Amino acid sequence: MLCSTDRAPVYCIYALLEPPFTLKSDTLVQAFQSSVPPSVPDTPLSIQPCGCLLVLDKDLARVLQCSANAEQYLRVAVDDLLDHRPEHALGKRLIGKIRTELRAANRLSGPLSIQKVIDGRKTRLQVNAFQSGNSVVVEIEPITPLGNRRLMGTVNQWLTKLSRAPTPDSLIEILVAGVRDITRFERVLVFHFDDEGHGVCLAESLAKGLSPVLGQRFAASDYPESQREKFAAREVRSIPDLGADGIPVMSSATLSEGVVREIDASGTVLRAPSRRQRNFLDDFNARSLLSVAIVSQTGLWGMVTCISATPTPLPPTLRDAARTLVTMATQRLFLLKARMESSFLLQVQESRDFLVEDVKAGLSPSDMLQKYGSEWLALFRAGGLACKTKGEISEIGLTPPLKTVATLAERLERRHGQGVWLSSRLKDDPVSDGLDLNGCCGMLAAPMPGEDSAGWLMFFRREHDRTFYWAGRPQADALVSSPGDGRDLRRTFSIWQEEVRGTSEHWKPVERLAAADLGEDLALLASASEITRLNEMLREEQQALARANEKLREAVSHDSLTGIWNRYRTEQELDKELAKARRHKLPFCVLLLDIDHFKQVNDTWGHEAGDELLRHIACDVTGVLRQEDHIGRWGGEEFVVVATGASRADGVVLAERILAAVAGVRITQMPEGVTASIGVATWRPEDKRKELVARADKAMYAAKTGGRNRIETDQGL
Ligand SMILES: Nc1nc2c(ncn2[C@@H]2O[C@H](COP(=O)(O)OP(=O)(O)OP(=O)(O)O)[C@@H](O)[C@H]2O)c(=O)[nH]1
Repeated sequence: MLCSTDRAPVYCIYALLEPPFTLKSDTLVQAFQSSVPPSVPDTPLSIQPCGCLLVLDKDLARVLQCSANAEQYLRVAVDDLLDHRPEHALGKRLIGKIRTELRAANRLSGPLSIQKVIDGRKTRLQVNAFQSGNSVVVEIEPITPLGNRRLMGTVNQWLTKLSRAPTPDSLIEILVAGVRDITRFERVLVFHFDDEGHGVCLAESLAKGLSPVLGQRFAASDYPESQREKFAAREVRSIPDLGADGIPVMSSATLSEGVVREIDASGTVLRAPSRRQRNFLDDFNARSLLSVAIVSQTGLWGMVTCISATPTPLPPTLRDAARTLVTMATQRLFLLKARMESSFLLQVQESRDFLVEDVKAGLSPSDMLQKYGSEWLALFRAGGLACKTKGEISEIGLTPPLKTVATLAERLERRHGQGVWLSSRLKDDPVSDGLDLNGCCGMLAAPMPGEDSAGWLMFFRREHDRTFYWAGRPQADALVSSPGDGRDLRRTFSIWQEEVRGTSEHWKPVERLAAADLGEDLALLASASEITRLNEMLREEQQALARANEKLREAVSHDSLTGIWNRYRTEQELDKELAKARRHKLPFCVLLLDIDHFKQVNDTWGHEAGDELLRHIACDVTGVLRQEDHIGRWGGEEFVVVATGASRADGVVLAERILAAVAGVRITQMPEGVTASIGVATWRPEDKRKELVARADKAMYAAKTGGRNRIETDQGL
């Protein structure tokens, strides 16, 4: 992780930077800012004494301005340079080359060189040129010999190391070491700007005895976007010796009338530091600086900044070598980061692959959260995760209360519609108005598109740690330079606290992509599980319906007290039996059984005992019937038995078995048993149900009147 270097509170910057880095104010920030000059050039323009500068007209036909030290390098007096053709100082060939290159681009593709005899010694000069408005600026610097330093070999060694760096962290560690080895600055740092422009020192190489500033942060307000853009465009700023006197740049008008013509010198490497920059570096107690921008496709990612408390001569070859390292490291850095992103996506993809299996298994999004939640939290570097589907909310880790999650989902649905929504300052967004966020500062919400309403998969992040490093130290305010001390008004640390408090770590574009995919997968899962749930419900309803039908059937044909056939069903059976008997000439009997003195049972032992007795009699009489015979409750304490294929004699035998069964029935409430009277009617071919039952009834009454507990038949009736 690139931003894993947070260590000590930022106020330590002051404490740690003892001499030679004695800070007078919030100057670390300002010192780095100093590498970007103000947009309005200081007048009169002056350059650092490590080279000379010419300003030509756009056709390269006339020298409009030159630095006062031009003669020292070009061996031509300033008077003979100004308003003359430049060829006699720079040579026809060189001017021709510059002209050709500047026709195609604003700036030379790389430095050119010429040779001059300076102080009796042949000296090579490096020439850079670029267009600035209506003129062309030419910078000339001596290429000082490096003695016995073997620069190419050293650069190659560092390039090889950079090319082998396995991670962004190790890469920038190598970079600071390499740049320091080449430039010999006392301290080399890599700063990175986050999405909001806040900076953090990610790597540092420093001379023995110096205190580190690794992990320290500074506020975006100290490095405004406009300045970052400019720096990204210019890339390199070099100030080998802050204390060196500036060399004025003059024109013939300056010489004769003292008029200074302004040119935009912001692109020159040689330009002298502005007063403001001097103040900044002075604050830092630094005498020299080199900054090289690390530029990504989207702008300034960070910078490599070298500082020393002593003048650090930096011949153009060394400056270019440092720049080469930074360029190479920049390429590799973004390659490694791209690799990390694709490996992140791969891990999310793997997790998604498992989901397919789980869809088949019918797991719900909430099951999924339980199963994969922690893995997803780690992948997305989030503290909590909630999943809101149509019917339910599930959550894992640190999330706002479920009620808040539900409201957030509703508001996102209404206001935001489809697509991923994210914020690292959730409390400042209207979507969270009046809600209890439970300390969650960042939210990445991916829709889970469904048929009628979308669900939401929401990752939550708590406050970014950096707040704790920088903020919460009110005394830090005292260290900030106060307005009116001759410098620009700086933001105070308390304002910085405001800016970071309640902010979570930013969501990366790749996390946004992955969350969108995950949301879609979970939506699929939610609908699959919804289908499973509906099917399940349907199956349960079908079963309930079947059970209800069964009950209804029972209710229609069975007696609710005894569970045997009711009168309606018994009549149906009788009709069937009559039809069968008519067709096959098969006789059968109907036995009508009435319990004797049943009223007394109720009266003596209670109605419930009467019910109990009826249930037992029905059960025990059923027990003495053949398989093909049936018993039904005719009403009250009357039962009808249909005895298939039975003659009168068979019917009587059966009736006796039944009487014995009735007599044997005992229930707990009643010490003694009961008797019954049975009338037996035998089928006759002309019989309809009514006649047959009527005869059985008459026979039963005959049994009653004959003394009860007996059997009578319909013979003779
Ligand atoms: N506990 C109970 N009693 C019932 C039920 N159906 C009818 N009875 C009672 O059965 C009694 C029948 O009485 P009666 O018709 O006078 O005849 P009995 O007392 O059995 O006398 P005999 O039939 O003449 O021997 C009535 O008191 C009814 O209330 C029932 O489902 N449960």
